[in-house]
Amino acid sequence: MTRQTKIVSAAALVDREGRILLAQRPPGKHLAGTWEFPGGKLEAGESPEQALIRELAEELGIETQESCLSPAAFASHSYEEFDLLLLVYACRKWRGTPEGREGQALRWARPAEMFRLDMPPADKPLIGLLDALI
Ligand SMILES: Nc1nc2c([nH]c(=O)n2[C@H]2C[C@H](O)[C@@H](COP(=O)(O)OP(=O)(O)OP(=O)(O)O)O2)c(=O)[nH]1
Repeated sequence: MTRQTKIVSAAALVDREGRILLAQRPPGKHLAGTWEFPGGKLEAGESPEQALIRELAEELGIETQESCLSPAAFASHSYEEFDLLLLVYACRKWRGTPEGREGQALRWARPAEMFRLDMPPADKPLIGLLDALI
C-alpha cells in the first residue's frame, strides 16, 4: 500500500508579548497530550489558508483572513501511520479571544519554553525557527 501524505496547516498565533499559542491534543487522539500549533488537515478542494481559517474558527472560535497569514515555516515528518507535511503560518491579527472549543487546553509560550514542553516530533525542528518570527 502506498503511504499517505497528510497536509496540515497550522498557525503560530503571536500575541503582543511575542508569545505563541499552543493547544494540547485531547486524550484518545494521535499524539494525545502533546502541545501543538492549532490547525488541521486540508479538506478536499481547500487551500492551506482556507483550511487554516476554518480550523481556527472551529477549534478556537477566532476569525482571521488570508491577508493576516504569513507563510513562516514547514516541517516534514514520517510518523508510523503516515507522512506529514506541516505548513506553519504566522498570524498576529485575529478577531475574538481564543478558547478551546473542543475541550483542549491552551497556553501561550515563548519559543524558549517550548523546548521543555512535550510537542509532536514533527514540531521539534520548528522551535528554533520561531525566534526569528516573533
Ligand atoms: N494541528 C497540528 N497538527 C499537528 C502538529 N504537529 C503534528 O505532528 N500534527 C499532526 C497531528 C495529527 O496527526 C495531524 C493533524 O491532524 P488533525 O488535527 O486534522 O486531525 P486529528 O488527528 O486531530 O483528528 P482527526 O480529524 O483525524 O480525527 O498532524 C501541529 O503542530 N499542529
